[in-house]
Amino acid sequence: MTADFDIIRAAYAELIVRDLAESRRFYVDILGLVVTHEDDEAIYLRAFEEYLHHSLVLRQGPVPALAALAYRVRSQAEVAKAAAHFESLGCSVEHRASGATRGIGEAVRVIDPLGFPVEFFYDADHVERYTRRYDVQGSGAISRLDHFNIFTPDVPAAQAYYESLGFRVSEDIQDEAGTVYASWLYRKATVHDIALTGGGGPRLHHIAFATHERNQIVNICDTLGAYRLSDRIERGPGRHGVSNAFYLYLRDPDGHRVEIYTHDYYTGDPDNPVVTWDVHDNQRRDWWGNPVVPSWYSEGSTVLDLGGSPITITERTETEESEVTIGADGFSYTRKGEAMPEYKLGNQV
Ligand SMILES: O=S(=O)(O)c1ccc(O)c(O)c1
Ligand SMILES: [Fe+2]
Repeated sequence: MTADFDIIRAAYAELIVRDLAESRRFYVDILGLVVTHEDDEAIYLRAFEEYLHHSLVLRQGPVPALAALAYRVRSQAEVAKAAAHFESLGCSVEHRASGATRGIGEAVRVIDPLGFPVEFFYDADHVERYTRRYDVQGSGAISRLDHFNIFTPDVPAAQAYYESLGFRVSEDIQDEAGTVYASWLYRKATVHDIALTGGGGPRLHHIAFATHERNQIVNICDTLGAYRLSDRIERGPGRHGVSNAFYLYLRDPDGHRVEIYTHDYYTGDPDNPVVTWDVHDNQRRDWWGNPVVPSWYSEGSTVLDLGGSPITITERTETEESEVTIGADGFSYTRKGEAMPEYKLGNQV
């Protein structure tokens, strides 16, 4: 059933972290996110171009996990429509009073058909927008939250669910038999607000923030080196094939994956063409052909149900991308038909 409420964009994530102070050092001291509010239980963070109260909540807890992915809808009236939609699907639905999450008005939080805790809201406190606060922006200034990426076992089914919410596909990765390994879908006019990564789920793969320039991403790497925290860098910097974005993947103190991303492309016209990549194309995930580290394919964050308990993971039944793109047996190519050289093979374990 197609939804009758209008989702605008990916808006905020709530992550459970074990040590607020250590997480604050990573997200504030190193990544430079702005603290809107902090107390003993949680820190509310925003990036420099954001004027809503937060785009990331770090909440103290015993086990690292995703507590919520939140989408902003176009009006407060849409929140009630969202609640009715998920109730009609038989999903768990929690009506949240204004202020249940600091800075957010009346909202609805559901366990969606893919097993994820997802919130829909409109009313939110406005706070100072730091767009021109060059007096406090560091060399790695982050502009805004851009997207979520989730592990889910059945990508076509998850894609159909998100299309029923009005999302459109921008790019995907398939093989010659039509198996879909990953898919990118959007509401705002960029490559994605949500990406679906085939794998055991529900698990969070990553949240992503955008910068304006590539050098800001390189500066974040230099800063991590200066703090002797280069092991926070999991993958990149590099240039994606899918999305064409310049990227960097970090792992926070609890292992949550955070992507810093810039310069994807506009998708706002009704006839925006879908780009489909061959899973054996070694430039699909890194345009320069650099291998994807194994942990990027396998590790993700547990998600919580509305009562705060971890949700059971369902394993993927179709082939895993990391299995079909091992270069050693010629399953990958830079130029179709030519065997891969020995030195740029993916997933060497
Ligand atoms: O690695 S991919 O080029 O497929 C890719 C593209 C866009 C993303 O946001 C991402 O996380 C991964
Ligand atoms: Fe991403």
